[in-house]
Amino acid sequence: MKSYRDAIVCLNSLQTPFEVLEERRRIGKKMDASALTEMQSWVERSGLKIPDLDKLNIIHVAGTKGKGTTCAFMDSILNQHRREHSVPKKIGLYTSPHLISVRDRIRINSEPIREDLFARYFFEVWDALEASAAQEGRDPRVKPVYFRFLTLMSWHVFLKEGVDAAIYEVGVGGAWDSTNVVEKPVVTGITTLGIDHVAVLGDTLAKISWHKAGIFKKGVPAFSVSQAQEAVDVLEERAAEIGVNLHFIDVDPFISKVEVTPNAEYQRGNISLAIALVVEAGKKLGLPGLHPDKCPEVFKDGIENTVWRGRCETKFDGRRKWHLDGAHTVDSLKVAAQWFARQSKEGTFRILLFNQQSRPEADDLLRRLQLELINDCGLRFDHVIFSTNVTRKSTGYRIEFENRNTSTQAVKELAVQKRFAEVWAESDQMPIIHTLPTIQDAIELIEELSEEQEATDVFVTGSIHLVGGILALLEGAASPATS
Ligand SMILES: Nc1ncnc2c1ncn2[C@@H]1O[C@H](COP(=O)(O)OP(=O)(O)OP(=O)(O)O)[C@@H](O)[C@H]1O
Ligand SMILES: [Mg+2]
Ligand SMILES: [Mg+2]
Repeated sequence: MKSYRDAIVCLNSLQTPFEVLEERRRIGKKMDASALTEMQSWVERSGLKIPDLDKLNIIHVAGTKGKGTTCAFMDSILNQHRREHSVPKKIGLYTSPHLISVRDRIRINSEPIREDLFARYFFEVWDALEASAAQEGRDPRVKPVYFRFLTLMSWHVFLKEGVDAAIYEVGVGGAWDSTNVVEKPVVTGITTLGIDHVAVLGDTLAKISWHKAGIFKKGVPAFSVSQAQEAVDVLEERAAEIGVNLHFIDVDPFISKVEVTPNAEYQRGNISLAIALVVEAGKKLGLPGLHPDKCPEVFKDGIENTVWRGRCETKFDGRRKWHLDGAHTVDSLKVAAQWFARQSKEGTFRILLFNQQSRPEADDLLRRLQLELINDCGLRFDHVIFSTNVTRKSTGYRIEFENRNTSTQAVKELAVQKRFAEVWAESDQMPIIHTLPTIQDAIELIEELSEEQEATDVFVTGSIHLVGGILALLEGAASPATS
């Protein structure tokens, strides 16, 4: 029997190496429709038919920010309904990226799938693809890349486990994302749109919105939050082209009856969208009573008990308060900075830990974060640390954190971190700045620096991988075998 660890080793081999990504960036290769046709063939080669996916009653969500959060709210509401009314029986949740374990990405009834199940389904799909390659005379080593493989596997898991409602977060974009091979979702949703992934999606809000609206399906209702006019125009145009009833929703009046965490406007948008999508999905699932007016307690408990870790998460370790948010776009870093500023009291010893290893615009993101924290929020930091996302000093990456998309050379030389140190010092010479090779080094330094301090606030942001690494080490997350 192959183990979960074996599965992760094989899965990691499907990551696109840094050199290949570099070459694509160099020649300016964008995503195109062939990504979707390719994914359709993988579905068939794995032994499924595309219309099989319709049995999952998929709620499909695209957007620049808030996808995972909105999906988590829906998952929590649906599971609350399941606990109280026994329907839907099984709820699938597919999100990305993962915070601590790859299994976080594929959940049933809110629980990440077990290691043994993961290994079993992983190799079922893996072997089916190899068998089909042998049959068709293709090279069996050619497989779908990391994210596509996991998407494919999620469908196998959910179909075999008898999931009757599934929530799907898009990976990148929408139109040509691997999750978009689904033909008949029950409803689609677009969260807040902004500028991100410009290399693959384009550099204007209009171009980006075009991709996101690619998840619209003829006759399937769509919902979105209020958006910039440029985005609204494109979404409306695409909705008309595809034949979709698109609704831009306001903050749901029900929100006034629930505690919103964090108490910020964007979160009210995420929750309102989650409510609209769940209500619409409920109609298709034969659950017309699934409405905040009819079962307010289901919605209130569902919303208030939602756990979406690594986003505006606070953790006290007995001595210091860790404020963790994996934001890595201009808008979300602003949101994260404002959240931290609300949390951190005057006179507290403050440490910032930041990394952003892969984005070309990382320096600019750091500048914008600094501006927000120092100028707009008026905060001062005693120490600023830039570390890589490598987990441990001796053993390197924890196996589920292995990342082949970034330059090993740059990581070894701390090239990005040294640049960040310069960027920060350009306009703020107050703090002591450190550059460190691993997350373990960062934690040890933070512990040492704050040992004598009465109250310490540590703000960790810029990368979900950094936040996940911190949480895994602080919590001694169980790892497969010796990772
Ligand atoms: N509607 C929003 N507008 C702006 N920022 C948001 C919004 N929702 C969440 N955020 C911020 O963005 C961060 C990421 O949130 P979330 O995981 O929901 O986004 P995502 O769309 O799944 O992102 P990713 O591209 O990482 O998958 C959160 O930590 C939060 O600070
Ligand atoms: Mg993203
Ligand atoms: Mg996400």
